Amino acid sequence: MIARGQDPAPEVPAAVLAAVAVAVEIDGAELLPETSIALTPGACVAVRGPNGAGKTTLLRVLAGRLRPTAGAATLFGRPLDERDDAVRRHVAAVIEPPTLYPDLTLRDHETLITAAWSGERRVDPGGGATGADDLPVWAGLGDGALERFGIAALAERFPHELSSGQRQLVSLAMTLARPCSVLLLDEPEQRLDPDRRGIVAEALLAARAAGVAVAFASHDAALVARVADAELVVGPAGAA
Ligand SMILES: Nc1ncnc2c1ncn2[C@@H]1O[C@H](COP(=O)(O)OP(=O)(O)OP(=O)(O)O)[C@@H](O)[C@H]1O
Repeated sequence: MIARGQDPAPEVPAAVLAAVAVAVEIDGAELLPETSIALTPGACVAVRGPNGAGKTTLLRVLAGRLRPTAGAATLFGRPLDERDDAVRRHVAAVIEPPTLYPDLTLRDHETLITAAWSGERRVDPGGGATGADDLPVWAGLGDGALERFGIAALAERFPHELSSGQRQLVSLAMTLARPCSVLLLDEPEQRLDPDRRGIVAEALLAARAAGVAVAFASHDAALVARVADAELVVGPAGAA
């Protein structure tokens, strides 16, 4: 029988990065209860949950930095492994405390990042699916990163000459300076005032608009409402 008048099923974009029933347990302690997540191009998932729920642990699994003790994570359909060049090229993350070079100014940091990734930069940033062997979907902010994060006036300073909030802005700016297809951030709002949180929101929306799949853990409901289009609550059943 031929169905009449039916619209074709909407096309569901393939996940760039996915984790199915991942869980992490160390020496009998549960760091992450069973959790599943799929990140698609241009979408943004906010990872929510109380302190200690497992948000950072999930992001570490998604970045390939921590092997789950159950379940599996994949990047472009292949098992996620930090040693895989596709992870290095496509996944940008700020999860651990930022590592900045003590003897380099902020401008030096920006120059270094831009030079390191110049071979990966697309001429036509944005849009479209990619595969593990393709260039990242987004060129990143490049040498406009300091400006975009409102810290160009600090360009000649060294990391020890910054406040903790300014250091947070630098680490976010440097991560968004590089090309990527996936962006993973752990509480990007940390130590930032409301205006600076707005700058972060704009930068994440720009990445999304270019086709980057974004996931970030956050305790900031306003940031989540502005940037994310889905929420994933991690933690024991019933925690929120
Ligand atoms: N190395 C470790 N060994 C044992 N337990 C750990 C270890 N690291 C973290 N944990 C525990 O794992 C759980 C999840 O930690 P995680 O940092 O992922 O939580 P979170 O949701 O990011 O918390 P927060 O909102 O406070 O940042 C916590 O209960 C924590 O105490």
